[in-house]
Amino acid sequence: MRKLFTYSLPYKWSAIVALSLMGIELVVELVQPLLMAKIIDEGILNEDYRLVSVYGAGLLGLSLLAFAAGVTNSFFAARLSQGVGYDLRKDVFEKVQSFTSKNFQSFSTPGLITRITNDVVQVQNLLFMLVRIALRAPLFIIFALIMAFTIDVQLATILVVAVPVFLLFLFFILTKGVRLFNAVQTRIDRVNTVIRENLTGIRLIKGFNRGAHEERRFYDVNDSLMEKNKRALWLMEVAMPVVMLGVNIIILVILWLGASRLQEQSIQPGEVVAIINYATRIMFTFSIFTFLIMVFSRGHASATRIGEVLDEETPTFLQVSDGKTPVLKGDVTFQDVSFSHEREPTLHSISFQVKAGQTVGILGETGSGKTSMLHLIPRLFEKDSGSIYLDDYKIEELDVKELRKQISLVPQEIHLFSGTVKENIAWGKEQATDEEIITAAKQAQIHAFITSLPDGYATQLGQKGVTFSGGQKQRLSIARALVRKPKVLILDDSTSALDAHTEYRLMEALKDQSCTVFMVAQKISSLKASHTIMLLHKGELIAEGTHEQLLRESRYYLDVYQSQLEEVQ
Ligand SMILES: Nc1ncnc2c1ncn2[C@@H]1O[C@H](COP(=O)(O)OP(=O)(O)OP(=O)(O)O)[C@@H](O)[C@H]1O
Repeated sequence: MRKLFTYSLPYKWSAIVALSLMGIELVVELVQPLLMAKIIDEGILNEDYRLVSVYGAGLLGLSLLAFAAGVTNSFFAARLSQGVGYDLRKDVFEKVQSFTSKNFQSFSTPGLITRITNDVVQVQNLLFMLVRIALRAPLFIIFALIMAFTIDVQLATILVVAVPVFLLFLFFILTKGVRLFNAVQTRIDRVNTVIRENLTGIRLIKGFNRGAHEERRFYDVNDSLMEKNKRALWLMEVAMPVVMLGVNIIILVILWLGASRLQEQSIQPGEVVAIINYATRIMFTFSIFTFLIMVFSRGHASATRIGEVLDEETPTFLQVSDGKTPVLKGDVTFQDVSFSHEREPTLHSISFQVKAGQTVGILGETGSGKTSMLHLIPRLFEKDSGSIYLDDYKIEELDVKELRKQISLVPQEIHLFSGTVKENIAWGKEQATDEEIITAAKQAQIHAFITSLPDGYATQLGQKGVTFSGGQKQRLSIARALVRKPKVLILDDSTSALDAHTEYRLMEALKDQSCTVFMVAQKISSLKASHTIMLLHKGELIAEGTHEQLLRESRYYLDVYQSQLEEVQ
């Protein structure tokens, strides 16, 4: 919540204007019962109708003033809340961009989406209500009690006794409400998770006939969300009638005591009306409080969830960029590099040296650490110990943005963006010329296919667009990587869907690129031509050499090779 104050500072003038206008509304609200009392006591009871019209005109003027102040207050309250909402969305989004895979383990993707969208809206509502009515409500109660005292101490005492009781009740509702609305937001996360998994895996679900199972999963989380929402709203809905019942009892007590005081002629009828007016308004303010509590509970829960993202610790190297920015040749050296994702070590003392322009094949069973090892080079993961050099620079000495600019990674899971084919390739290099895009597509062996499409490079992908096959997607993302003319290219099992002939032509084209290539593949036939092949086993580099060397020197490699030959035969 303290952060919210910091975020409001740039909009302090909107807040100040809104709060000043709220002050006008407050004063009008406090003066109105007094004027009414005067209309009754000095005007109606004395049959002085000129005075009635004077006070009446005053009352009307004040009401119009309050109306104008209210409308303008809403305008500035909206400026404040929308401005803070915009900044929060931007900062949470930017923060998520700096997340490493370790950070992502703390948050689910749908949870992050809920935080950037729904939670920010709840915080906006909270801020809007805060400068619109939330601050006015307690101020009104305090000043209305003072005004009531100036009119009649005895009747005002009833109010003074009633107010703390109401406050205690509302405090109880507030504490329960914050907890319940926190649970509601978590349930929204779960609904989003199930919907997202369902939509992304829809073909799998249909293929496995798991539609009914998925529906049950959705009903479960949906029921749970409804249950929590019902409990939270029930709490708020009970609070309102309880407050209203209390209001009516207080008014009856004031009327009863006021009537006997009127008989004793120790109070004027207009004064009783004014006190009842203050009582009604105070109690009405309490009923607004129950609504405000809902907004506050939700806003507080959401602000905490947003704070969790903003406070998440990210490595400083991703935020600071003051390292060296040389143009690299592409030599890659690992010296005793170890790495663990969590507590279990993933890579143990990996050492190797690769000269610029070489092609390195990487082979190893699933989970042996191939992806982890390659992600250390562009610092997508941070090694625990050892040193990694690019040319003669330790990777920590290089500006991380510059480092990544010179390394292209084609990950295992291909991701294309909605937009045209051309935009998808140019995504790798913002200022890429048409010629560069076509050259990259040719090298990635996808140019001929693209030109066979009716709209060629202008073909739309994604929603309502063309859907590419697995191999076409892989080649498109390789083109995206090549357009940057990287010094180091990492192909993480990204040629698995290519036929042998296309894969061969791709590797031939890469030779002209003069970049170091790390290529993970499951088939030895894909790696045979590499300058060197590294064999990973349970996080250790157990052998390294050319295909022929490994056939001679590594029993493990020979076994894998023979089993793959048998599969082909
Ligand atoms: N983000 C992560 N968080 C925690 N553990 C991870 C993460 N990514 C991988 N691991 C673990 O690290 C080990 C090595 O995984 P890695 O993905 O590097 O292997 P791989 O050889 O590339 O596997 P595959 O061939 O199946 O892609 C595995 O045991 C895996 O469970």
